[in-house]
Amino acid sequence: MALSYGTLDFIEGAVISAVILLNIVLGFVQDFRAEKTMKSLLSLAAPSSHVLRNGKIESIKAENLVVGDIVKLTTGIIVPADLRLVESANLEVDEALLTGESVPAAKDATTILSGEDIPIGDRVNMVYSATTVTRGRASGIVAATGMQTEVGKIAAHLKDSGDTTTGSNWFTSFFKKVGRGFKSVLGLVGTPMQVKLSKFAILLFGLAVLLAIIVFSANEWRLHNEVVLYGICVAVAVIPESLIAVMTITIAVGVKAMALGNVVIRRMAALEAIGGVTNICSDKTGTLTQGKMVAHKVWIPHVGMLSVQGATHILDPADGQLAMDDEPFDRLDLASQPKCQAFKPLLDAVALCNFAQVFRAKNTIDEKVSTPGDWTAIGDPTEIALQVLAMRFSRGKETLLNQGHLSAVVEHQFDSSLKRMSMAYKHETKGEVIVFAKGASEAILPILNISDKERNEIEPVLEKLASEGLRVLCIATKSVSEKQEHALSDRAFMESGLKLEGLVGLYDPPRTETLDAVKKCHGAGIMVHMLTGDHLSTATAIAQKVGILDISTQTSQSVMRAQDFDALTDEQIDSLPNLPVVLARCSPSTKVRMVDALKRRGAFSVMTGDGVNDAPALKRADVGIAMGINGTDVAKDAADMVLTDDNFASIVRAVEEGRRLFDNIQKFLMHLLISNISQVILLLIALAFKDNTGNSVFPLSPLEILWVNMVTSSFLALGLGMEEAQADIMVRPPRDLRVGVFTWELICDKMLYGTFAGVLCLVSFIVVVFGAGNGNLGEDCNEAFNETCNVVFRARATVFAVLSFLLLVTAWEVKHFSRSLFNLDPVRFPGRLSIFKALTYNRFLLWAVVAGFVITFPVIYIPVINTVVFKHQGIGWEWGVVFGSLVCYIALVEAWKSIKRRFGIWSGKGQTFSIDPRGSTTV
Ligand SMILES: Nc1ncnc2c1ncn2[C@@H]1O[C@H](COP(=O)(O)OP(=O)(O)OP(=O)(O)O)[C@@H](O)[C@H]1O
Ligand SMILES: [K+]
Repeated sequence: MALSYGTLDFIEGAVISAVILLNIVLGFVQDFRAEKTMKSLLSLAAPSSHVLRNGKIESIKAENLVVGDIVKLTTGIIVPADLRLVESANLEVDEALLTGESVPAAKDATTILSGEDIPIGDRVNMVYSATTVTRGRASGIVAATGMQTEVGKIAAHLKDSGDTTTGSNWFTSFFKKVGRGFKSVLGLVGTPMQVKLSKFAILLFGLAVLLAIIVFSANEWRLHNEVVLYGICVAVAVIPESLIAVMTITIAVGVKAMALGNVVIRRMAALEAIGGVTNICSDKTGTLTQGKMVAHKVWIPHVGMLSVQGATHILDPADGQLAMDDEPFDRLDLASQPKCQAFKPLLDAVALCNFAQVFRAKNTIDEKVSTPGDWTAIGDPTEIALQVLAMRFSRGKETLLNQGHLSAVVEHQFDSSLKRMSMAYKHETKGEVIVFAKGASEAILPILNISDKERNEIEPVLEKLASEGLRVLCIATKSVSEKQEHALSDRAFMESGLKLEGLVGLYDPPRTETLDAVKKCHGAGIMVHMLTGDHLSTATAIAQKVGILDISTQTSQSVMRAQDFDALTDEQIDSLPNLPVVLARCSPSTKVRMVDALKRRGAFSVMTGDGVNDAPALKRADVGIAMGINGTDVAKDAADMVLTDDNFASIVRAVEEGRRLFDNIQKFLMHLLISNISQVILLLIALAFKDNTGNSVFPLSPLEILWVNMVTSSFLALGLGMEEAQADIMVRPPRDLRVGVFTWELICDKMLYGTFAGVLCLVSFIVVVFGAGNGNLGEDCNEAFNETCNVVFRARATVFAVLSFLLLVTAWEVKHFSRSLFNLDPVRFPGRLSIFKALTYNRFLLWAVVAGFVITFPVIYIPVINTVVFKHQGIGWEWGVVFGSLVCYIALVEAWKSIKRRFGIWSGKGQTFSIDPRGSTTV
């Protein structure tokens, strides 16, 4: 500090510089570490690809691919490297990134290109890194990775041209860079809340300058060192030094906690939004349910109903008992029972029109001995269940294909808007081509070649199965002559004039956690909607099981078919009293309409998705969440968060974490602001205390101010950022995301508490100086100690202790904005001594408070340090004043909190918690 001179001033200057420097360095280090954690967490969400290595499919991150690897591609995947296709089926790739072509390009592995300068868009046997597969499947050999890929080359090119900008270009880019650097120093980049807080910090900076000017004016601009230093210290009191650092750290800790709870954040802004959502729109399969389907019922027209009971190992074809129309049934009998021959076409269809693989992995102990291991499966749960069904009768796909006379010729993939798929196989000896199709009833019934009478027979069976919560698939076949094979590439032709072979009812049990998670949402004022591709009755049955639908309050509009919803105009949707809770047979476009409808109602929504077509809805939603296991890369890329376990309960935990994070940001903000306001009040009013020479006598010395702001406060704020969730975090309505952190409650409380604290400090100063010390303000007591400064130095130590202690208890008081400090958390910590448990729970905060308390004594009592550096001295009876102020402060804060509770103001609403001896609480 250039302002300080002489030995004593040198010490003071050195200490001030050290404290400021330490704060800056700590802030930077923490900030840096937080950034690093965040980066490493983000990379968790990076896509991985399925690669064939050592005869096994392995999941490998794109950066670990090497030239020569064989990569499997399916719909929705972002191509991880440049690949030469070896095999493909109906492959279409969106190459807009490379070619600018907006229509997906068809690709084909079998095409051989000759010629050298073929443009990228025409290289149909290659796919390129970073493009997306919009349809079909394929596998390909890695031809180039990283910077060698076509996108890599473009990226390199862009980078080069960036460096070689010249002249005026260089000038503007320089300014842009400086501008960006400046913005990031000021914290004007980041999430909306970060930007808001940074702007707020800048505002306080302006205020600080203004206050410094006031201080100088009060001293009539006689600017000797001490006045300047005091001005600076008042400014330091106002500027929230630790705000940005604490904010970053708190967010990083939150992101980490969410990752542990299986939610990976991809866009930071979502972290703030998730805590305030009012509606969650969730997929059903795999999210609310386990996504582990079992074929429960099989119905064959004119034959009867086969049921599978008690299958616990759903992948094991030998598990469970079979019954035919309630008569036990032996699977081996299929061949011997003539009636059961009727099952064959259906079983063949489900086995062959299917991409799932169900197999028994080998446990290889050493190279010679291998024992059969656990059943495993790869593929879509629906298809896995169907494959297992066929395998129960030893008619799995592998077995059938190994017989040698069937070969796949045409396939039309499953499409979630069409809701059906079909595959054709050529029978080598019979010279015919058999078409197998399967899909939702609405998708198959219209393409069947049956009479109305037969249709009427099917309907009730369908309805019955669906109302049991089963997903019903219709299985149909037809055979055409070899001559017609080429015509099958026309999907409409292939999927027409089919014969119904039967219905299969698949059961997908709800996840055990779902019911509680849904209840929690309802308690927290969050509506849960189920948007499913399933049939209305299936969806309704499951929705009732998981508590999304309450039979007693259900209205005709709570359950809707997407078709009916889509038929409504926006105005009609807006005039519905409530949006539907269950949307059945939902297509991706319905999801978008739902998100928009919610937006128009002022709601903040979570939307989940997994498919390629879900991307628009995920982008539109306030928080788009993609499935980590079953989601496509495209969906993950569009999402704000990725669920690594696809579990609905994890979304609810993320909401809870989001709320906690927001609460904590409010808490440390509250603490910082209370500390600021109290100091401003104290320091400005105290300018009126003038000594004999007409100079203002400072109630706190510059170093005391720095100490309180940079040592005591910072750690408390950091501790508050790490607070545990409040007991009522999920029993109160969502906060309004439009308001943000600066709620009226926060503004009002900080004003009030800040005033209490400031006035109590002032009163303590007055009591010591004018009560006991006869108003003796001495001479030159701002500069250094002399005999006349006895009273002032004692008063300063008193004010210092009062301010420190008040800030320490404030840290505990703001643990909850309306609950009493003495009854913070009766749910987690019941009983009389609950306060101790509640206060020791957050270890960091506890130690911050204890350390803040203990360190006050050496600061006041260590000789030389106290008089020379801090400009105060040891006190005695004044401790009574300190204690009195503390009691007064707690009483005032508690009184205001109890007013909030009594009159239900802000967070006080519904806070008539009382401790119940049985441990339960009324909220
Ligand atoms: N592999 C498949 N082959 C044929 N039809 C299928 C297949 N998978 C699903 N279906 C049918 O399409 C309907 C919708 O499936 P879709 O995949 O769109 O829903 P989902 O995403 O699995 O379910 P949710 O939306 O509840 O998560 C299913 O109810 C089923 O009748
Ligand atoms: K401050």
